[in-house]
Amino acid sequence: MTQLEELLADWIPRQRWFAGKGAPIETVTVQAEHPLVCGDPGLRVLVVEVGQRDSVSRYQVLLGLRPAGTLREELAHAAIGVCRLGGLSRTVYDAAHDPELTALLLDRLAAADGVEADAIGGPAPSGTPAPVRFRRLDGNDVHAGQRSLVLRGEQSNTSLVYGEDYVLKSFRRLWPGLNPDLELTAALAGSPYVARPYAWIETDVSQDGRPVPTTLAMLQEYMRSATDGWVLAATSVRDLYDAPGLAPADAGGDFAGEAERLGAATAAVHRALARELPTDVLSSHALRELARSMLDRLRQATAEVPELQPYVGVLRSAYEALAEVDEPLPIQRVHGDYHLGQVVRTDAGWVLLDFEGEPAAPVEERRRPSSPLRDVAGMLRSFDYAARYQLVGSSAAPELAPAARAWAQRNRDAFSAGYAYGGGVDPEKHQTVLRAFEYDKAVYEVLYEAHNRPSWLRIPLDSIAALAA
Ligand SMILES: Nc1ncnc2c1ncn2[C@@H]1O[C@H](COP(=O)(O)OP(=O)(O)O)[C@@H](O)[C@H]1O
Ligand SMILES: O=P(O)(O)O[C@H]1O[C@H](CO)[C@@H](O[C@H]2O[C@H](CO)[C@@H](O)[C@H](O)[C@H]2O)[C@H](O)[C@H]1O
Repeated sequence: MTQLEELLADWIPRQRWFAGKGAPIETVTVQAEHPLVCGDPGLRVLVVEVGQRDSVSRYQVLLGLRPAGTLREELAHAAIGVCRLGGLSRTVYDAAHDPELTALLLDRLAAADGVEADAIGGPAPSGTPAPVRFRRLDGNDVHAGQRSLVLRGEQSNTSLVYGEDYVLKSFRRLWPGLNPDLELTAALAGSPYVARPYAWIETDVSQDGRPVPTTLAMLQEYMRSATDGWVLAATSVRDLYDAPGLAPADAGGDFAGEAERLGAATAAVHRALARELPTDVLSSHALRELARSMLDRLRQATAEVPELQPYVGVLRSAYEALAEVDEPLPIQRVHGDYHLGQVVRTDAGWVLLDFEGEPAAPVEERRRPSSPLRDVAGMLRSFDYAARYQLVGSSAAPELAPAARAWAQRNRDAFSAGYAYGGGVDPEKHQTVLRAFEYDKAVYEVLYEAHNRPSWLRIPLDSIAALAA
């Protein structure tokens, strides 16, 4: 490994967005290095391959460079290290945190020629395509010259907010090809339930020796009046816990009205996705395959988290019941990783974000049509999370557990009612399918928490225990 690769091997596993936390890093290779600014400070886009056990994954790093020892104090937290590059000793750092450098990304997007939406996912422009291409959707002017701030919070990617207008979401884990977040956001452009897409950045990533145009980042409208759905739900739960003995409807801060509106917004987005993108019906063979993939996930999770063992029988029966469903199961493009942190409430209503699907799954899998009930199940799980997470490690957990259950039930019911009322299928009438998706999501969460937030592992484990009771 080069000196830079050694530094990256030490830095990458400490990043929130690193998806391979379950196993040590064995190799780090800079697969591509594209200079965007040559000078001081310098800016490069790196595509970095990380080898772990028998898997290799790719990540994007926006690398800032300054002469060694000149990194300003406020950027110290972004430092990756000091190494020799081009014969000079340089401090290299995560340029996402340096507004002097990130301003250039917005400027380049603003200056790009407008293209039609069908250029998204299409081949690179003819001629000699630039290694990093800045592309703007026609009719969407972008105002340059704004400084960015990194959005804080639990993120699988890194989002920069420019002024009060735009969010540039820089995808960290790269899968060759079109990122589903850009694809679906663009397909839904004009919907009141998504943030308007403006532009994107792409590069060619080599796959089997072929260059594949690959999304690096997406620029979309910043919903400035937005409050995160998770934060709103958590506040409602807190209000309930502060009002011992009261029912969720009477405690103040009741969330059920919002949950119902969220259900209706979700149904509207599903209907729009079904209009804009291909739909199908799952064959009985494909249904069995789906059940088998759930079982595979369960096996993997049980091997890593043996506490799942007592529930394997119940979970397996739910997947077997799914495999036996004998009614046609309509499928279409869906969100794929739907939860309260993926929706924001603006003064006009709910807006859905982050159509990337499960961050750790291969992109072909994430782009595959699925049942919209999968998203419904994801959000139902999220109500359970919101109700339970404040009890983790709390001595008041035993007294508050009934209130947690009541809050989750009330909001799950309201969401499902809103979903049916908003034109989606009635979740109540598809319990076998819904239950299998919900179990599968909970098993996914067991793995997710084991790798990312071990102190929250009890949340999905307790939910599985309750579901299986
Ligand atoms: N366009 C936007 N407007 C307002 N807030 C946003 C926007 N995009 C993202 N956010 C905020 O950032 C958080 C993380 O964004 P998300 O797209 O889900 O990133 P990730 O894929 O990294 O998890 C969201 O929960 C939301 O609070
Ligand atoms: O938002 P991401 O695309 O990064 O999704 C991943 O991280 C989520 C946590 O940030 C995780 O969601 C789980 O925790 C949420 C609370 O933090 C909860 O609302 C969700 O229901 C629960 O699944 C998500 O699963 C993961 O893919």
